[in-house]
Amino acid sequence: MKAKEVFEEWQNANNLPDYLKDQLDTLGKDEKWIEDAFGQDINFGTAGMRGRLEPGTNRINLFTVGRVTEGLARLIDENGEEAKKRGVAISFDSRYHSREFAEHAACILGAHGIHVYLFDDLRPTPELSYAVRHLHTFAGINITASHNAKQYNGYKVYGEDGAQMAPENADRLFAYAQKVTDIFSVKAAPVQELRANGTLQLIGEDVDEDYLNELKQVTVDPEMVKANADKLKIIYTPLHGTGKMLYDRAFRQGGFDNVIPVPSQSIIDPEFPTTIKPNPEYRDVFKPGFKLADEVNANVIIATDPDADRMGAAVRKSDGDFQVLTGNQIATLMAYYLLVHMKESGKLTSDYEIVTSVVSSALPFKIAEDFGIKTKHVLTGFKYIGEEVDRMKKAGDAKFLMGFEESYGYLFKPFARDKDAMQGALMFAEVASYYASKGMTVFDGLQEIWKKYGVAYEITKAIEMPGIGGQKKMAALMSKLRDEHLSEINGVKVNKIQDFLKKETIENGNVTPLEEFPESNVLKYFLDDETWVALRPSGTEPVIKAYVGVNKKDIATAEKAAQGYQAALAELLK
Ligand SMILES: O=P(O)(O)OC[C@H]1O[C@H](O)[C@H](O)[C@@H](O)[C@@H]1O
Repeated sequence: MKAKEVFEEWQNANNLPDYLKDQLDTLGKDEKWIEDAFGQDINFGTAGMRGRLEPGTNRINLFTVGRVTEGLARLIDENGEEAKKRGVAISFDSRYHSREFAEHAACILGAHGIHVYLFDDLRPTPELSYAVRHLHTFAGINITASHNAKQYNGYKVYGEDGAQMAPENADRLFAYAQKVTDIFSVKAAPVQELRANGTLQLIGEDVDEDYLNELKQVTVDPEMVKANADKLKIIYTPLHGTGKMLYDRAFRQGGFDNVIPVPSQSIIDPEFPTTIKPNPEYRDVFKPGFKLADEVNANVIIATDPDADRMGAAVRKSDGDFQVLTGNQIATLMAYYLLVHMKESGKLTSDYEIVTSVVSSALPFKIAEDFGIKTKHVLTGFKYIGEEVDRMKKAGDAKFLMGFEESYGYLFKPFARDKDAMQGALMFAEVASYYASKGMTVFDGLQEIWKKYGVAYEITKAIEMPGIGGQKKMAALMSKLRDEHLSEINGVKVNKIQDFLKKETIENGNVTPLEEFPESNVLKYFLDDETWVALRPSGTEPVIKAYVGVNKKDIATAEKAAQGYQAALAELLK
């Protein structure tokens, strides 16, 4: 069906809430918008589906949420009575319509007789992941658009292992969802009925307590933390979101007594009024934190995104200014600290393993190799890190030390199987304690690591290519680059190319299979000066991502080189 016809169907639908009708009237004046919002069904990407809160089949609204939930319900039906009894855990974040979508999803599942555990209020993504495992549910749903701007919302689906649903089941779910022909008549049971017959069960403090209890395992050297508690003052911001629900208890029980929240950003607010995007990658979100840190003389600022799966940090340098760290730098500091601590305390064995994505920093692996432990690369998407944890458990071939992604995601204890900003915050606070105990700043610590292992410096750039037109452009660019087999980038020789879509490695003109990864639209180049470069369309935003990682002797050279590569990539992606 053409976009215009689908649009007309929506105009004629009789159960559209007023706010959607109003948006349809205003936005529908623009033909291009109609093409984009109704020209296709919203897709399942790296982390489920995400889109603007607007009417349309290619948007996030009550009806696209309804359709996908119906897809999940049919997938569960197919798995029989036991799966229905185990049911689904549902949580939501602080965004517009999050609670409404969560309740709607609960009622659709309920109409199929599927048991639902619905959080009574907003909760972090990793707590949902934990709840799925803890309650042995068949699946989980989280209504969130993570760190996207306020105009967005989204839908993450979890499998029974607590990781975001693996492609095979996600594809089945999506296929079922697409079989829903009338998006306006997906059946939802009334809440009262589901409460009365016990199908819908509210959860909250009960799961909080258990999850908080698990968080206690994250701190590896509680004595050191305790001994240095008075040397450390931490500013914390939940960026108007779910971190607010648990941070206080999590830090306190971990022995971090001096944690001061940023008041303006501790207000749960879907407008995210103190930010443009509530993303701890951006310096901008730390501004209120910088001010407070100066007032109370604090050296570390920790930020979690609205669904508390990403964690970012800024640290004071010896000149008094704050440095906002990248996800790669944070992970490097954590990996180094963990390895030093475990070695010193005699707990380190060579079967420990660190897992990261192919577009993350190479430095933690260099450190891991120096300490004689194992490393493993996976594709972007924390679910792949979750799969490795399972592999280690089943095969018994390694012990999980940590998983991380450059996109500010970290996991240490796999009671959650998604990136966990609460775990990240606790580990980073411990790293800060460790350096405080040595009379150093965290930034001094990073310099020390660079001195020992060389400076790894990474820059990720996201180049916006919105709409269906943007998708086509990204596809064309990737396929052109794929065919071209670039022999140099920015004047430096390419030694090796990994093509994760064609699943091949190209080296000195020889093509060999690249088998250990699932198919994915990623190209990675290894250059003669130890630089790596990767390109991939994002699975969560309408952008193409260009990653550069250089290895140099000092930071000034590294920064300059990385900028040079990014400029060359910008040319290639024009
Ligand atoms: O690069 P993208 O496809 O946009 O994904 C960026 C990130 O998105 C989500 O947060 C996923 O959970 C992460 O695993 C992923 O790294």
